[in-house]
Amino acid sequence: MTLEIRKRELRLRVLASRVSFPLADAALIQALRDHVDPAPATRIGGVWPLPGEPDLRPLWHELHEQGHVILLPETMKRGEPLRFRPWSPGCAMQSGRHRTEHPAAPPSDPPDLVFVPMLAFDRQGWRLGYGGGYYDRTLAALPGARAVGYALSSQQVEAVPHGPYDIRLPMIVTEQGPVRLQPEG
Ligand SMILES: Nc1nc2c(c(=O)[nH]1)N(C=O)[C@@H](CNc1ccc(C(=O)N[C@@H](CCC(=O)O)C(=O)O)cc1)CN2
Ligand SMILES: Nc1ncnc2c1ncn2[C@@H]1O[C@H](COP(=O)(O)OP(=O)(O)OP(=O)(O)O)[C@@H](O)[C@H]1O
Repeated sequence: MTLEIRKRELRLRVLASRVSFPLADAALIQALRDHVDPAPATRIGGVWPLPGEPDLRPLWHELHEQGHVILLPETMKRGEPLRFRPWSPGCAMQSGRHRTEHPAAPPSDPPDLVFVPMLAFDRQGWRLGYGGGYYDRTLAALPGARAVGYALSSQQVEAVPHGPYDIRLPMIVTEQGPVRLQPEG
């Protein structure tokens, strides 16, 4: 099977079994508060939740209140990295590609800390997303940025198929805390 087909199969499997519930989101936010020190980042890349994803919006409010600049991605054409736009509580949002939403404010400088949504992840830090390759391209273009993947622990799988463009996440946090990532064996 080709890599793309293996990824597609895993994507369908995890989407079919995905569960979301607010208590788990609250625990995930608490784990991120406890284990991710935003300093010295000033510009933080968040994400506006898609249906079924953990909703971290309370965290964006909190970090904004603490004085960080919160940026949310605009989903560009396939093949292009994400472009980040500044968000503030209550700001106007626009509908974008694939049911995503982004702030109406013009694009600005990129983030130095990026929270990365995931459909599935494994113990080695490999991540599966919706299949646009957006975060791989975005992180490749921001080599100095810190990336933190987040998901519920139920989204962990034995092994995420990966190829030359996939970027391993150096840190993954679930509602159970930071995942102890193992070096690739
Ligand atoms: N909340 C959120 N925003 C995000 C992402 C994400 O994973 N979560 N992305 C992470 O990269 C980017 C958007 N990436 C996407 C890439 C492809 C599709 C896509 O093909 N969607 C299918 C339906 C998939 C389904 O729900 O079954 C479609 O529109 O037909 C969606 C999002 C940027 N913004
Ligand atoms: N830096 C890159 N340069 C060229 N192609 C890339 C790059 N990153 C990813 N791709 C390609 O984009 C396609 C989609 O990638 P992949 O299936 O890994 O997406 P994903 O990580 O699940 O999605 P997303 O990040 O949007 O949530 C693949 O064909 C992959 O090879």
